[in-house]
This record gives sequence, C-alpha cells and structure tokens, in this order.
Amino acid sequence: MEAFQLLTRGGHFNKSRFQKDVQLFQKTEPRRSAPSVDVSESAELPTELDFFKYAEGGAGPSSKRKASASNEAAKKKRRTEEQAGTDDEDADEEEDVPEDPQQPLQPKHRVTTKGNNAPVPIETFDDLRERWQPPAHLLVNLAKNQFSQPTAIQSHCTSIIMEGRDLAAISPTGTGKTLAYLVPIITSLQNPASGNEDAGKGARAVIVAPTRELAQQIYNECLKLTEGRKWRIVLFSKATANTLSDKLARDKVDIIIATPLRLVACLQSGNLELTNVRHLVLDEADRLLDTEFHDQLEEIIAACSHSKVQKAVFSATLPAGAEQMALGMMRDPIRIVVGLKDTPLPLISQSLTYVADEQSKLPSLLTYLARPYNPPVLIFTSSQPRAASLAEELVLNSISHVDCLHAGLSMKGREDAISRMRRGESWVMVTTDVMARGMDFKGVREVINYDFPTSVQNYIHRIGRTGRAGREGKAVTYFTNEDAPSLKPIANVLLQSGSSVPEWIVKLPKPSKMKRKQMGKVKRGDTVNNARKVGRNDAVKKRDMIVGSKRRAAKATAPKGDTVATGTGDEEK
Ligand SMILES: Nc1ncnc2c1ncn2[C@@H]1O[C@H](COP(=O)(O)OP(=O)(O)OP(=O)(O)O)[C@@H](O)[C@H]1O
Repeated sequence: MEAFQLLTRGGHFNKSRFQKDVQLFQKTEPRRSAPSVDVSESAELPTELDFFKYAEGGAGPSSKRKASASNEAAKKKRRTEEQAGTDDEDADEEEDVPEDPQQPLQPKHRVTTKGNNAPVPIETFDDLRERWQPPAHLLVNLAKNQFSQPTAIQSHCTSIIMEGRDLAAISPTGTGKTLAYLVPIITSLQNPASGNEDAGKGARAVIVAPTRELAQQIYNECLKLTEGRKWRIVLFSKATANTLSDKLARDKVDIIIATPLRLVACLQSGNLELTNVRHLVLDEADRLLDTEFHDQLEEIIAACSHSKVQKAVFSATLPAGAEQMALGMMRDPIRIVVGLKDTPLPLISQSLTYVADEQSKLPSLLTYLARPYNPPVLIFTSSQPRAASLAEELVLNSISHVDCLHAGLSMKGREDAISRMRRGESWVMVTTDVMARGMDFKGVREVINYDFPTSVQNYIHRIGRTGRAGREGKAVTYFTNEDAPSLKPIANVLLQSGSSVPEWIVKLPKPSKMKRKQMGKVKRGDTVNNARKVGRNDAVKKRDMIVGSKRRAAKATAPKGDTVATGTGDEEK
C-alpha cells in the first residue's frame, strides 16, 4: 500500500534528514563537450582554462578589480587619444608634421596626415562642386543614393586625388573608402585639365581588388555614381577579355575594375594596354601586396606607364612592410590615417568565447543560434570544406535559412549566394575569408569567427563586415586551447577599440616571433563534426565490404578460366 501511494501520489522526502545522500545526487554530470565561456564578460580565469600555464597571476576578486581597471584604462586611453589626436604607433612619424589648422574638425574620427603640402580637404560635396566642377550627374547620383556628406576619408582623399597626388589611405572598415576614390576619379576623368583630353585612347583608370565579389561590388558602386551618363566601365571577366581583343572597343573604355589574375592574363595575351591609365587604385592594398599577388601586381604597375599616372592604395589595415612597399612605388605621396591604425571602430562590440576544443565549437554555435540573434549572421571558417561542412551541420540541426559561400563554388553559385544575402534571404551565411575583405552587406549585425582568425589584419577585416556606415555590430570569436598562443594580439585589438578583455588574457606574455608566424596555422579537419565523419567512414567500409563479397561470389560461380573484373569500389561506382 505504501509503495502504491508513493508511485501514484508521490511521497515526502526529508532532505535535511538524508542530506549526505542528497549531496551525492547534486554532483554535476560530466558534459559530453566542454561548455563555451564568454570570457569578455568574466575577468576571472575560468578553472577550465588552467592549461594556460603561462597566464601569470591569480584570478581572485582583486584581480577582477584590476581587470576592469585595466580595461577602463584602455578605454580611457583610447578616448584620450581620439580627443588629443595622438597615435602611439605613429607618434614618431608625425613629429615633424604640424597640425594643419585649415583642416576641418572630423566629428567622429581624428585624421592624421603625413606628406608635403597636403591639400585642404572638402567639407561637403558642395565644396567639390565649387573647387573642381564635377559632372552634374555625379552630384545628382550622390544625393539620390543618400550620400549627403562626405565621410572623413572621403573629405581628405577627394582633394588629395583631385590635386594629382599619390596616396596611401588607411581608414577603418565600413567608412566609405570606395567612394573616397570613385568620386574624385569620376570628377577628374571628366575634367579637361586632368584627363579628359586622353578619352578614347584606352582605359584611364584601373581599380584592382583581390576577389571577384569585391570587384563586382566596386563595379556596382561605380554604376550608381555614373548613372545617366555614358561611361564605359568594364568589370573584367573572361567574356569582357574577349570583347576587349577588339582595339576599337577597348579604346573606348574609361574605367577597368578587375582582379589581378584576370588583368594580367589579358595583358599577357596582348589584348590590353594600360599606357593611357591616369589612376591606378589598389583596393585592399595589403592583401594585393601579399606574396600571392606580388608578381601580378608588379606587372600591372609596370604596364601603367603614363608619365602622369597617379597611384593610390586603400585599406583598413596596412602593416609596415606593405606600407613601405606601397609608398616605395609612389612619387611624393601623402599618407592618411583615419582613427587609430589597425583598430576597428568601437561601434563593433567584440567578445572572445572559450570553446576548449574543435569538437565543442558546433554545440556552442548551436546553443548560440538557439537563442535570439540578429540575422543575418556571418560565420567565418578557415577552409572551403569546413564552410560546406558547417553549413550542412546547421541545416541538419534545423537552423533556418542557412547559406554557404566559398571560392570552391561555381561563379553562378557564388553570385547567387551574394544575391540571396543582399535580398535578406540568408539568415546564417557560412563562409571563408573570400568574404572577409571589402564586402558590404549593410544589414550584417553579427559576425562569428568559428575558426580563429589567421592574423590581426584578418580579424579586423572579418569583424568589419558588421558595424558599417555608422551602424552598430557584434563580433564573437571562438578560441580553443590550440589557438591560445595567438590570443594575445587579438585581445590587444579588443582593448584598443574599447571592448573588454579579462585580466588573465591581458597578462599573457607577448607571443614570440615564431609563435606569431604560426598564427592561423592550426590544422583543422575538413569536417566540423567528427561523429559524422565516423558515420561516413563506416559507410565507406560497408560499401567496400559489399563490393568485396560480390567479387568473391562472382569468382566462386565463374567457370574456371574466366577472368573476373577486379578493382576498387570507386571504379565500380
Ligand atoms: N558619404 C556617405 N554617406 C553615407 N553612407 C556612405 C557614404 N559613403 C559610403 N557610404 C556607405 O558606407 C558603406 C561602407 O562603404 P565602403 O564599402 O566603401 O567601406 P570601406 O571603408 O571600403 O570598407 P572595407 O574596409 O570593409 O572595404 C557602404 O554601404 C556605403 O554605401
């Protein structure tokens, strides 16, 4: 009877009487995968992270206070620098450059200029009209696209390019660098004093970008600004390269927008001359000046042989080596930096999330996506197979509107994915670094670095896909035990741009040169879910067994002397 009562109506269990037994049951279950820890919120070193033996100092309550103090100090330092216009990294270089009293105050970002006789920047697009008489349709198109005021980089670059000066421009992601060169180029090509007389003798401006997607985006911006007027703007592809084999057709071209490979292929085939080029722009210059593109860039630069060719490089990041290379190919250049070099805008709230190991990333991401988030989210992985694998996993886990874009897709596949993203049909876009630079999707509110970035620059460009054109954004970066040696430089970027970092990360020693070189070289599998890989391996084994047993059966029944086909399962498929 007592047992029946217990089973049907339940019984009272005296917890205080059986306290010891209760404690036994209160022990937490071991977890299948390590939990993720958003370390930006917590100043203490989580116990799971004790493997960072080199994290100096304890993580008691006092260190918590210190952590917030150091974060606060970093924020304060940044505020002071922004107000006073000092830049640690650039301080030495700037010493002999007096502040130009004629420069208008930039409302949001300080601007540092280096070089002889930097021209006075424009304050409004009306200034552009008064000083250089741009084509009327350009001003109409600016207004039509709600570009009412130039951004800081546009104010400065417009007058620098209009005055015929070579230029290295560094400005944070999403601050309008594309228009900073397109507006003055369109103005100057229309202007009799600066290039109009050479019209009809071949391309007068060449804009080079590292990816096809970015070249396409620049082309679209160019079309917006030139609408209503017959400009011949060419986005280089195999098809246009064929059209340009006709000299009459190519002489009419005004502006070429291309990736280095396509351009060089056309130059080498003898179907293109760049001798009439007045403006050569390298967008994402540090990427273009990388070893991968180096030879092609040299060829393009050599082909732009006009005595008055003006060179300009643009990027949100320009490491010292790339900057030296860029300035080395210029005449009396002006270097301009908006904000702090290699620092994202504080509009992007950044955080680091500890995920222990590769296998814990997927559960962490699924937990993240199970909570309310702001679509579209851009998720960066380190390789094409990983991007495809992660997208597949998300779909299998019922995440809605998942999309994938990487360079391994067909051209049509890539274009379609970009269009879906622009139409707002993709809520979760899984991608690779092909999307890390330059791509402008205004609506991207969150970026997740599923795989740790390969360098500080890579980090800045990836997270710069959000927080564009004055909007706020959020960036989350997963890190595993293996990423530990690369954590410090990224944490410094967070601090520099006003996001908080716990004390134990701040205290990590600066990685050695060798460790820095190894950044981004962590080996990761092609699939993001090993369990599924095991499933696949089993399937392959099963298939091979069936093939083997069929072969044996065929051999047994075959009349003596007949040969039986042998081979691997793949061949039989
Ligand atoms: N003057 C302006 N007024 C308002 N919006 C602008 C202005 N100039 C550019 N924008 C918008 O700002 C966004 C970012 O511009 P853009 O892509 O040129 O940035 P970027 O600095 O080149 O970024 P990245 O470093 O990522 O390449 C775009 O959506 C663009 O339309």
